Amino acid sequence: MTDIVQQPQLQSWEVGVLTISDRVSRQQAIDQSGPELIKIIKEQLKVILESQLNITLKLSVIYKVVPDDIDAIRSIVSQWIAKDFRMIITTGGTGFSPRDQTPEAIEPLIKKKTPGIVVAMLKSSLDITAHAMLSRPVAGITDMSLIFTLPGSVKAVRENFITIMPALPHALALIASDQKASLPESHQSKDINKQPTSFSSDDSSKFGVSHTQGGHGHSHGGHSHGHSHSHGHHTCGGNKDSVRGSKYPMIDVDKAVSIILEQCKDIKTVESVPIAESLGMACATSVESVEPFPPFRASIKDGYAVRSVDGVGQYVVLGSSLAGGGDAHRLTEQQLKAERSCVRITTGAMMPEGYDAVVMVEDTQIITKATESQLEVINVDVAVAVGQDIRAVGSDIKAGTTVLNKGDKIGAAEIGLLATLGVTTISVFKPPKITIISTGDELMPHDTKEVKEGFIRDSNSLTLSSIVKEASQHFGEVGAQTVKNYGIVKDELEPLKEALVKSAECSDVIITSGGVSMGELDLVKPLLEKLGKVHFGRVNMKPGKPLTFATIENGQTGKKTLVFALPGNPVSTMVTFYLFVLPALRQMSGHSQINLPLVETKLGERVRMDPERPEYHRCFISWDFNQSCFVSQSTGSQASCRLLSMKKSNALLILPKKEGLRSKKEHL
Ligand SMILES: Nc1nc2c(c(=O)[nH]1)N[C@H]1C(S)=C(S)[C@@H](COP(=O)(O)OP(=O)(O)OC[C@H]3O[C@@H](n4cnc5c(N)ncnc54)[C@H](O)[C@@H]3O)O[C@H]1N2
Ligand code: MOO
Ligand SMILES: [Mg+2]
Repeated sequence: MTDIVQQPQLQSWEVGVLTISDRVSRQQAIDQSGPELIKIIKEQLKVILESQLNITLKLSVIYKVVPDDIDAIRSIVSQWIAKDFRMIITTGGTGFSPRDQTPEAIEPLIKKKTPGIVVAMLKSSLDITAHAMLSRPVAGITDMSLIFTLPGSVKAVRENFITIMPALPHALALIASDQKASLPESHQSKDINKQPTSFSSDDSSKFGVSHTQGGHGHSHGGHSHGHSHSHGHHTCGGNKDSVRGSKYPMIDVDKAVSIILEQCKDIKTVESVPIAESLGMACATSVESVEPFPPFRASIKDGYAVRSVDGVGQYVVLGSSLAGGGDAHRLTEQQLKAERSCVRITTGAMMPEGYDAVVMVEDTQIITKATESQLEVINVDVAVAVGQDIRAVGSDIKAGTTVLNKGDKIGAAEIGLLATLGVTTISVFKPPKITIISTGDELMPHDTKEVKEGFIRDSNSLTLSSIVKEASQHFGEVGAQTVKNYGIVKDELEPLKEALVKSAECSDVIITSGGVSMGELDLVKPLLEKLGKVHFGRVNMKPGKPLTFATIENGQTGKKTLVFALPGNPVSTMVTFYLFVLPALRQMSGHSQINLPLVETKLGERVRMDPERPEYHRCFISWDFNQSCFVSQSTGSQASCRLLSMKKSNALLILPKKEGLRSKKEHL
């Protein structure tokens, strides 16, 4: 049983700075670049490394100057590699002149190229000057060393190094923390199905330890100020340089959304459904009207069908044309031709041949009532124009009109239109099948009467199934068959694996909550790493930071399941659903409009901005008629466990991170 590493460790690193220059090596020039680089490393990089990797760093920088000579360069750099220098940085000799041969000297010593660093340097330099294209940087990894070349000028050295510095802690941690080395034997095998079927408590804590070493959130690096730095040697297994920072970079919300949408763009199920069951779904094809609507000339009013040319005066009423009834159809052409004849007509009824307008009943008077032998006579008091109060054939919908486009959401009106045109089934994008899984040893079913001490009721299951149904008006009617509640799963590998594997077989989307932060038993991330591909594991937002998105592909069938592993805090669960799951569900359901609407709003009161992350502050917005704008009211304390902050909330206020405010953690 290995001990779990408790405190940030003391580490000692060596970094090499090599100035490559004939003139400096012959003392014909003063080297400014090397010393500048050493200064930045000692004053800036060291601090970043310590805070991000939660370590105490004894950093020694070895500095050498050599001429522009390939052998001289190689002999120093090879020695430094052999001594496991963590970084080897050269300056000079990367230009176009004949003596510039640093790349040629270094390139053969590099085992793994790191083009990203080269691109980053070139891009940032090119943003400053086009001359940057005359630089030939190389970068790469050999054993424990990250090697890269900087230009000779001190300005370029500073610019290039500052550009790549933010990525260095993670880069150096990754080079040194070979995950496999820190995983106990039993977890080395690739295929999770060969894993031991049950983990003894000892196993799982060992698993927990390796996960912990790989997983501790460096974003809480600030906490280390509150801890005493222990200088004891490490007792844990795994390699000595295991770090406790999260291995998942924090990506921006927009980036996370685009990764998700990229993954779900080819997951669409098209089906033909009876139009009554298509509410909320998106059309998978466009729909044209075959016939015109109305199919006959129809009266818009209740009154009398007349020939407008007969104007005002007395008319004989020949019969009636009622909507769906009447006896006008029995009238002969001869009769209908009679001058000053008319037909009683109701709204929606068919206009008899030969009449070209409708007089409203209010504009007439009865002269003589109809008797056995005598037709009714009326007086038309108001003349009408040709076509008055008549809906011409196709005046609502011309034959051949595109009534619905692919991607249009089918709402009540659209269903009505389809019914009008006699369309009985419609091809739609079926909403994806969704399974919801709650994870956590502390959870009990929500209807548990007596909750044991230290336990809580599972609210996320119902919240999530309800939010899916509520949101289904945005992406399509979801019956019971499309939203399944798997229930509560313990924080144990096997049950979690079974829940994910079984759900992946029958769902397009799995939504889990809990178990994705930095706890020893937050096993969802490492499990998804084994079962599928984790596309990101942290998002720069509040709440919702540990949001994890993965895909599980079935090798045989090629079926791809999206897994949204939402944070367990009930508010984080809901907020991440709205911002990440809903757009995906809408895209998979074929909707062209997939994001929730963005509106500008005035703040109804002052709100605090978070010093670390952009915040999605729950609020209630309403239209202020005096100011003609939306005004937002906060729902109070925004703790991500406080579900009350979601009650009555109808909007998320997007608050940028407060620049300049030092994070509270640094004040520990
Ligand atoms: N050392 C660090 N700790 C934490 C970090 C971090 O960066 N470093 N992130 C914090 C943030 S931010 C969040 S959000 C939470 C998310 O943690 P998990 O996703 O692992 O969620 P759990 O730990 O399982 O639960 C969190 C919280 O929510 C309650 N919960 C969980 N499931 C349910 C449910 N179905 N119904 C109701 N309540 C639920 C659980 O009891 C916990 O109180 O991590 C922080 N930690
Ligand atoms: O990310 Mo969390 O801020 O607690 O949801
Ligand atoms: Mg947790």
